[in-house]
Amino acid sequence: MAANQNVKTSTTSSSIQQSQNILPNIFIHGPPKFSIFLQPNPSHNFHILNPSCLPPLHQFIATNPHHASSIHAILCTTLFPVNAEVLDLLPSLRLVCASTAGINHIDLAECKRRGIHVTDAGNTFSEDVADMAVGLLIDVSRKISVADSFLRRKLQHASWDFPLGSKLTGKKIGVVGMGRIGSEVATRLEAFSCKISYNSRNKKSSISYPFYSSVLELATNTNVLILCCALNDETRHIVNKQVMLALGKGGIIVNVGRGGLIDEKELLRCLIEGEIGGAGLDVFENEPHVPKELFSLDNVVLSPHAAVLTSESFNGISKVVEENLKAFFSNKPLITPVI
Ligand SMILES: O=CC(=O)O
Repeated sequence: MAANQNVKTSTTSSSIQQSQNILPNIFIHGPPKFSIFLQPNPSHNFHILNPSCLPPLHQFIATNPHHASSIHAILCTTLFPVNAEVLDLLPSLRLVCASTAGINHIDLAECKRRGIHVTDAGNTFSEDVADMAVGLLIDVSRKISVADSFLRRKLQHASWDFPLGSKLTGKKIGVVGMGRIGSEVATRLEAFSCKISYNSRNKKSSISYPFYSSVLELATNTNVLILCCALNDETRHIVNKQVMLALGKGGIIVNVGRGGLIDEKELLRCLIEGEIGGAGLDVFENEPHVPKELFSLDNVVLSPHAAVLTSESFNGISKVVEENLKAFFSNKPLITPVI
């Protein structure tokens, strides 16, 4: 790893804070509140260019062109792509630090080709995401959100009018992606006497649950699919019409991975026509867009990509980001390297 610690000079009168030191520059590439993950600190061996003002990167470079070659690392998040076009703006970039576990917004092949290192969130969010997956499953099965809105709307206790849910205990669960999050989900559902099986790129010798080499087979043999895998060319629309039909009318899909894992148009059709029983969705195919047809379905529980939104996860990722940057600019091994 060759951390670039070139001395740089800054002559702009831009409103963006100028760097007047010899530390490598970091650009925070994300939405307005994203800077909470990386606040300036005198112990840092790097300098944050835009700690409180997060202009879009292309706009920042357009108004501060001399900074194009002063940025040595970026902190990025989902919905803020790091593709060839972005990398072209930053000829001195050495490190892309993702604040997420899913890194489908980063063009890894292009980073590799340019010798740029990439880090992710590692294991930071696995427990929270697994908790959310189980929460969504319980909610869909036992209609907790529907019950809540039923009671609030009717303002009376009238449980005989309420539709029956479906028992979770003992269900056959298919986990898609038996990585860090998938195994946390499985551990939790064992406490409900669920029978776990899984699909993954490869069968894992350390895992004793039954393995299915295709998601279609997994769906055929289970009541519930929980999607915990990464989104890439191999997994895009891994849950298609055939898989949903195989899961069947009582089947439930929970997605805490990425929206693109499911053919969302088919999912909508299957939910509306009762081809599957229900869905718990934390992610959507074209975020931040959420298909409005979902809002009127009471066999669906929706969450705005919020599985990682806990104070513990936020503290955890701040630490991981900071440690990766510190390590990189001290020529030490990265904490959560991807490439
Ligand atoms: O979605 C959140 C993540 O990938 O960390």
